[in-house]
Amino acid sequence: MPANRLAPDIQEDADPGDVLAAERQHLAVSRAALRTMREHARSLSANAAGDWVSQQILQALLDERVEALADHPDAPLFFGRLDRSAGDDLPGTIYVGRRHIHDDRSRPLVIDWRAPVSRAFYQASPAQPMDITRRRRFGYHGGTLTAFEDERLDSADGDAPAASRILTEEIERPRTGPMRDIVATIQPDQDDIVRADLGLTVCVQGAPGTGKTAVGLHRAAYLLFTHREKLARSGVMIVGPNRAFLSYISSVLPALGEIKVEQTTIAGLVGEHAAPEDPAVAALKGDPRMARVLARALWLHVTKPTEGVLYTRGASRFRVADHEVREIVASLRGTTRYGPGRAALAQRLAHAVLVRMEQRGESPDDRVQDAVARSKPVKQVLDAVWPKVTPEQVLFRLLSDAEFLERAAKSDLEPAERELLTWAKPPRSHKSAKWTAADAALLDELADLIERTPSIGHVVVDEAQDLSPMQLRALGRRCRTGSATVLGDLAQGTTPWSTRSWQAVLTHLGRDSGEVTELTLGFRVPREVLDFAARLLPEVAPELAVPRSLRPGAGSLSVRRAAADALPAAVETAVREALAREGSIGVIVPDAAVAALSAALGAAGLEHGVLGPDSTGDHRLLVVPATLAKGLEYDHVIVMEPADIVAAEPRGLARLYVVLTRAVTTLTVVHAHELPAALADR
Ligand SMILES: Nc1ncnc2c1ncn2[C@@H]1O[C@H](COP(=O)(O)OP(=O)(O)OP(=O)(O)O)[C@@H](O)[C@H]1O
Repeated sequence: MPANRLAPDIQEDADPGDVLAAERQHLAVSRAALRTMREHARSLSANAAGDWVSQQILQALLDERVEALADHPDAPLFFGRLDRSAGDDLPGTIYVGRRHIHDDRSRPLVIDWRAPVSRAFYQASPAQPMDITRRRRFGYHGGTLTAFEDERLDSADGDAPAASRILTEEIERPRTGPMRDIVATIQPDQDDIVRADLGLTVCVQGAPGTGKTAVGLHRAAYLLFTHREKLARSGVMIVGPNRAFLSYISSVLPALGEIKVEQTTIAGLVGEHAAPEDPAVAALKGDPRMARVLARALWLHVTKPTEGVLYTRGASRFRVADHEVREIVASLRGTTRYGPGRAALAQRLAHAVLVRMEQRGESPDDRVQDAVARSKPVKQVLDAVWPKVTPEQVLFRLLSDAEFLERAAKSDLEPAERELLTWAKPPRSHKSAKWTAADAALLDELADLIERTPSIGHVVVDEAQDLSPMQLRALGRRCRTGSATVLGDLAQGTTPWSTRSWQAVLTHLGRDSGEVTELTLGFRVPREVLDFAARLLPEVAPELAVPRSLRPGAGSLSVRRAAADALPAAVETAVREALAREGSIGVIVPDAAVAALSAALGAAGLEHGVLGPDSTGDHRLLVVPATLAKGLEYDHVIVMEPADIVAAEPRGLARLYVVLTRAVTTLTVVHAHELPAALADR
């Protein structure tokens, strides 16, 4: 094989069977090379590192490398091939795959999909061939290469870009188990988002199933590849709506060779507090005005000094007058965070004492200054003027002391709002307080006002429309550099504080200049089902365009009415029909009906799991509470009693829109009560 041609020699006019055989051979060679790379990584010893700690670190890195080089039997090593005419020093033919694979002379057999040269696989078109003469896509069954499909881009013989069968089949492949990667079929507009610059805040509005989550995960993988060193230090984090969702997406990044990405929820980030709360109070606590109220509440703890410092050493007494202490405090107030401000005050008071010592001819050094800063007289002034406080103490005082709240709120909150915020029955102390999810964001804000929150290299936020301004601020301070990917759908907002505008989201994140991109083509939901669900849009998000689906899916929708007492039986029938077909089944029901329906299915001998906030949901048949369905998908979705789903919460129609858009192949709606008006007139 010549050096610039690391591909099998295939004649232009070869028989397709021979081409397939040659490509399979290249796959076998690549597999063997990957095994060798892995064995090599395994043979490396951490002993070369000098000390024990470095050895442990090196060993962990080597283990990671070995793990990243694992060959997943079901994931093809390459899915595309490009024949290039670029005339650069890269090979004329490249194979695009999940990771880089080289032979024993370091020549590339497969090139990582994230490498710049691979971009043409996703973006080249007859109009813009990007120096590609031919793009080949490969079809797989498990790990076996079964088909290929060529597209000429030099277009001498005028190939029209026909719909790719391999692409269609990949999109139509039934879903089982957790989400899988889409590297083989990323679309050009998705690829633009995946490869956007690290420094940008990219915000994506997308209808259900347009691939927002998939794009966010692939973007994380792309950034880690492209800015490996920088992000290895500063980290990448994915923030999703709940643990069930995280478990659903958990295998995508490892399949792409990225095993070091933290995946968490907003609660995982700001604190897992979850005491129940009136939605109106929660919404008010999520309001951005709370940021000003909290800042004032914290700084109200700094009071005007009434006494100076009297420091005694042996027979000598050194006095710093109260007016001087006042000047020092005034000069520090508002110029630093609260915690460093307190530390600085101690040092400045100590310095003032040292100046007195010098005036008396002494020459104290830094150690003396530190000792004075820690001394009792300085600490007494410190505790009186700039006391040490925790976020919990401040919030406790704010929510339990109406007079303090009034001082902190000034004109930011109306009297009625202050009343709403104040605890009717305050707990005895901050230690016994039962904090809510909304409180968690307030505590996080206070913690940052006290000590700076460390920032992360890149943050991907999914279902961002559901976050309150205060939660968005919590995220914004974790990506101060502005490197973030913000994903969501305004129509799927179900929290009391769900946003109506991406501009507002960006502002709360602290980014006024982020880009908002829209994904409009649905890959999940069949057209018939999406059109049905979209009838709710004029009510839930009239400003949004009606989503389009790539998938026709004729016969995918069935709406069935049953008598109230026959409802479980009707669900059972739908379940049995779905079980006769291929793929996963989600029975999405009002939260209050989960236990009863699960019991009914059990009594009917239908083995199933029940999705919980922390469960992995690895049964083929799952009962899913409506409030946990967000972000998930099932081949066959059975929705029970939409009217009850709508009635269960203030933004119930948006919840129903989420629920109706989870289906990949079929949606069966089973109801006894009237359907919401928009769905009823068919
Ligand atoms: N380019 C693609 N090729 C193949 N499948 C794709 C592509 N883009 C998205 N998909 C698939 O479409 C489905 C929906 O994707 P995803 O969950 O990322 O959408 P979403 O926009 O986050 O949806 P939702 O808003 O409903 O949560 C997934 O199964 C995903 O793998």
